[in-house]
Amino acid sequence: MAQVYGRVALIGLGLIASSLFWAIKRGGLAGEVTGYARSDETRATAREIGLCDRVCDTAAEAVAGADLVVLCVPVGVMGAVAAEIAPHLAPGATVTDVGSVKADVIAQVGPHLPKGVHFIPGHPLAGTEHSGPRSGFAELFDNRWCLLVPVEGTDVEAIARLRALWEGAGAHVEEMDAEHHDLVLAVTSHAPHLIAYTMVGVADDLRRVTDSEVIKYSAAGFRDFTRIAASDPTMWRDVFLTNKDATLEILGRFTEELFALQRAIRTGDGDHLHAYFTRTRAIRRGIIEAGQDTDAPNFGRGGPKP
Ligand SMILES: NC(=O)C1=CN([C@@H]2O[C@H](COP(=O)(O)OP(=O)(O)OC[C@H]3O[C@@H](n4cnc5c(N)ncnc54)[C@H](O)[C@@H]3O)[C@@H](O)[C@H]2O)C=CC1
Ligand SMILES: O=C(O)C(=O)Cc1ccc(O)cc1
Repeated sequence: MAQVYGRVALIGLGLIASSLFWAIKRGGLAGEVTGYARSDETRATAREIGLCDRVCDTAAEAVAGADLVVLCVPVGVMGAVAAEIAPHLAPGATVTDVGSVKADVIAQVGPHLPKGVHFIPGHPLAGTEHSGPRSGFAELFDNRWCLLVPVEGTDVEAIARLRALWEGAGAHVEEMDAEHHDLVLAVTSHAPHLIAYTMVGVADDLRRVTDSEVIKYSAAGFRDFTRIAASDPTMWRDVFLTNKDATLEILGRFTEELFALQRAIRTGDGDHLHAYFTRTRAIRRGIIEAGQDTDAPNFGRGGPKP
């Protein structure tokens, strides 16, 4: 695959940055990849495992001369990192991020960036419950969505180049505005994570059960909850604090529906429960029939367009 950028700088060397690095190497998508992480320990690990062509001791050094800078830090510190790198960015460079929340990140980062630098926020919809520099792998973005959230008036060539990088890394790219992104992600990712955290917390409160039966006999549902609830606490704290309005809106609706189902169980209203579950089953089947199940074997490979 052809090189897309001469030099790429990755700031924050965790799951997403390390996966992107390995995907860039797999595809030959950049001439050189520099990296910077705040902690000595992370930088030492990165050097040990060959993560990045050059690991730098400062963010300034990492971004100097970079054509693309990718902010891969928790969403709560995007603004502080942008302020740190801003004076050292090359004119004409593109700055992007991989944060799970977009409107708040745009508000944090945008004001720090000098004129002549293209800011194109992004979000790969791919991850795991693992974090840190050792957790990445080249295939993470294969057949997954990556959403780009360019602000109005952004240079179209800069967008096309960033799109080519993500496509080279295996992703399907789509553009979306920030508010819509944050609402969609509140429904599909942020609220579900909070529900998983809560469910695992509830099971833990019933300690007599967790110690033995819950783990031993847990079927897929609870196992998935425990996997999701093992995700990085800093990352998820920041997600909820920065996508507050959309998450609260969805959780409000969730609570109302949950109360209605609770009432149906208490009053023995089987028709209500059956009708509800029939509706939700049709949604899942609709996703599969529309070819939108990214786990399906033919997703993005000549099947229905993702
Ligand atoms: N984990 C996931 O499944 C996904 C995460 N994201 C987003 O990607 C971003 C990174 O997440 P992960 O790679 O999972 O996190 P991670 O916890 O694996 O890595 C974050 C890295 O940022 C570094 N860091 C933290 N504060 C810093 C600072 N002030 N300056 C420099 N480095 C700093 C940490 O030391 C660590 O190396 C987050 O914004 C997250 O919302 C997006 C998609 C999926
Ligand atoms: O591991 C999982 O199930 C995920 O949901 C991964 C994930 C986490 C955060 C994102 O912003 C995007 C994807």
